[in-house]
Formats: sequence, C-alpha cells, structure tokens
Amino acid sequence: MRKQVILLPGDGVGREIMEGAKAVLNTIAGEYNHEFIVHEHAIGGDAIDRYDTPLPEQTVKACENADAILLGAVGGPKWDGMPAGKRPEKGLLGIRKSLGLFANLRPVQGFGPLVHASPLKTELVDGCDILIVRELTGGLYFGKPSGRSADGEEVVDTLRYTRKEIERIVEKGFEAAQMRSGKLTSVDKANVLESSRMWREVVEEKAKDYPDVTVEHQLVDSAAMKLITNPKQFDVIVTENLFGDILSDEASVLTGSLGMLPSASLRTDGVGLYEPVHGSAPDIAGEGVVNPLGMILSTAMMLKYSFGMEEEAAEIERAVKECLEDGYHTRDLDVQGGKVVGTDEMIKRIVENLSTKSISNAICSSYM
Ligand SMILES: NC(=O)C1=CN([C@@H]2O[C@H](COP(=O)(O)OP(=O)(O)OC[C@H]3O[C@@H](n4cnc5c(N)ncnc54)[C@H](O)[C@@H]3O)[C@@H](O)[C@H]2O)C=CC1
Ligand SMILES: CC(C)CC(=O)C(=O)O
Ligand SMILES: [Mg+2]
Repeated sequence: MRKQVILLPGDGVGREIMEGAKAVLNTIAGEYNHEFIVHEHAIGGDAIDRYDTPLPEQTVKACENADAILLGAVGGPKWDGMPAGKRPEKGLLGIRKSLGLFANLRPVQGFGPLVHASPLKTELVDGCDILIVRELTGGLYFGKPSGRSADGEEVVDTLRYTRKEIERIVEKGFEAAQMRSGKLTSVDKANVLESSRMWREVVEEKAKDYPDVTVEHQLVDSAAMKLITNPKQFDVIVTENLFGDILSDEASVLTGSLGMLPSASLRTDGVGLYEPVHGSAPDIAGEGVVNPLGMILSTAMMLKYSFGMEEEAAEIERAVKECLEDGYHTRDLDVQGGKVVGTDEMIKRIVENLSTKSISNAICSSYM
C-alpha cells in the first residue's frame, strides 16, 4: 500500500517522540512492503519561530492532501507570553478545526507489566480498558466571543455547541459502545450548563437508535472522582471538549504514565490526525528521557483507523508489550525491578521486536 503521511513534530519533546513514529513506520514499510511517503511540516512554536504563525498555510495544504497526519506536541514557556491568536496551541486547535476532526478517541488500556506502575491500588487498575470519546472541534476552545476587555479587567470564553455537533459525536460514542461491551457513560454538567442539558437530551434521543447499548449519565465532577476510585465501572465515555481533555489526562494515571496514552482525531472519511495525549513536556525536553510509547501507539492507531492495516497495528502493540515484559521502560514509569532506558534505546528495542515479528501471535487491540 502507498500512503502519504504528514509529520508535524512541533515543540518540546515533540521531535524526540516523532523519531519513534518514523522508526516504526520505516520498519513496518520494510516488513510489509508498504510505501509511506512522509513529509515534515511546521506547527506550533516551531512555526511561529520560522513563519511567524502557529499554523502556516503550507502546513494546512499538506495536511489536506495527506492520507493521515502524525503530530508530536506543541507549546512551551518560550511562547507563553504571545497574544492569544498567536500561541502554539492555536496551531493545533486550528488544524483540528480546519480538517473537521471532530471525534477524538483516547483509549486508556493498561499493559500487564505496568499494572504496578500506577499509584492506584493494583486491584483497581488491573484489567482497566476505557475508551474516551471526546468532542474536539466545538465547546469552550472555539466559542466566540473569547478575549479580554480593552482595560484588561474583564475576560470571556464561550461554550457553544449546535445540536448537530453534539449529535455526530454522541453517535460515535454509541457506535464505539456497540463494538465494545455495550455500555456508554455520557459525562456532562447538566445541573448547571445549558449546553450540557442539550447534550443529555441528544444522548437520550440517540439511545432509541441503539437499544443494545446501556446508557448512563454522570456529572463531570463526580465522574472525575469515580474514574480513579472505581475505574472498572467505565467502558466508553462520551463527553464534550474540555471535560474530555481533563478526564483523559486523569485517566492516564491508570496506565502508569501520561506518556502511555495515544489518540486518534477523526472525521467520517478515514482521514485522521494521530498524536499522544500528553503535551510538549518542557520540563524534560532535550534530556532524552521522554516516553515515546504514546506516540508509537498513536502510529499504530493511524495504521488501523486510516489505512485499515489491522495486522500491522497489532504488531506494533505486540512489540511495545514485549518490550515492557522484558522490563524496559522510560523513567516516568515506576516499575520495580525494571530497567530504565532513554528514549532512543526504547525506540531501538521496539524496532528490534518489530523486525523479528511473530505475526501468527499478533492479537488485535480492542479500542473499538
Ligand atoms: N497536544 C498537545 O500538543 C498538547 C500541548 N500541551 C502544551 O504542552 C505544554 C506543557 O504542558 P503541561 O501541562 O506541562 O503538560 P505535559 O503533558 O506536557 O506534561 C505534564 C507532565 O507529564 C510529563 N510527561 C508528559 N508526557 C510525557 C512523556 N511522554 N514521557 C514522560 N513524561 C511525560 C511531563 O514531563 C510533565 O511533568 C504547554 O505549553 C501546553 O499548552 C499540553 C497538552 C497537549
Ligand atoms: C493543547 C490543547 C490545545 C489541547 C490539549 O490539551 C489536548 O488536546 O489534550
Ligand atoms: Mg490535554
């Protein structure tokens, strides 16, 4: 298969983890006779420095013509003082919006060898398998008006959703629940927010089309508590943009590290942007210690969701699992008796595992 992939390394640790994505893509191409035509473009702070904008036109054009996009991370203290419209994060929000990537899938699936790496009790964490379906192109991050008054003493952000925007993401949630255990938890703040009341209304309406799915509503504040005190009650969670952003970082604790979580940002035609859930981690950038697994697992999601390469995706997941079973991990993971390695070594070991593939043993993941 021949596919065009755009790489957007971005800022901070973005470039370091992108090396992991490139290495596994190269290996998969060789092992399976695929051709990945890869081009790199600027986004975020890197683009501000080079082109004076967080989202250059040539980046958008390249992404529009691609089969899929891999993104590292954007942002960092260097650009924190920039005006709102010119911050690195605007680049990421802009590419999601301009490509119409409204459905953000964030699987939270623990790996057996990391079950003791979570600060939570092992019995709570063991066997956890959650999919967060987050709305990605609406809500507070995009609503207008947004800004500061002329005297600087008043600020406004707007939480706006249309019924259609809610309907399409809720449908994604139901579809995911149907393909998994048939349980959907919709998370909102319907006791306070009008947008959440419409959200709940839509979920109730849509539930009639999916009689095989059991639906539950939870308010976001207590859902945040239950996510770490009784995580196994959740299977698919569907929620709006800001809540999904926060809950997914919280849920990463179940896996042992924020560095473990991958994500897919999708629309309806198979084109997608794939990135780890974490940010640019400026506190460790350049030290060679960042965990590349969230990025590598995002690459596996790309192969599966955008290219239909289920077996290749499963191979990457197997290579990651075997590496962890062999005791290798980066220093963000607290594994007793494990062997701490740097980013490059972790990538090298995964590539080695991939090259000696045992495809007959590959087990497909159950994100959806
Ligand atoms: N998708 C994106 O590009 C995102 C960008 N950001 C941006 O990233 C910058 C830093 O934000 P933070 O709140 O610090 O969040 P962060 O996710 O970058 O880091 C939070 C903590 O987790 C650690 N961490 C994150 N990923 C890791 C990995 N792969 N391996 C090991 N440790 C890891 C970091 O070292 C840090 O201590 C900000 O400018 C923010 O706007 C934040 C979230 C998402
Ligand atoms: C950096 C933001 C634009 C978003 C974020 O934190 C995320 O998508 O996880
Ligand atoms: Mg986030």
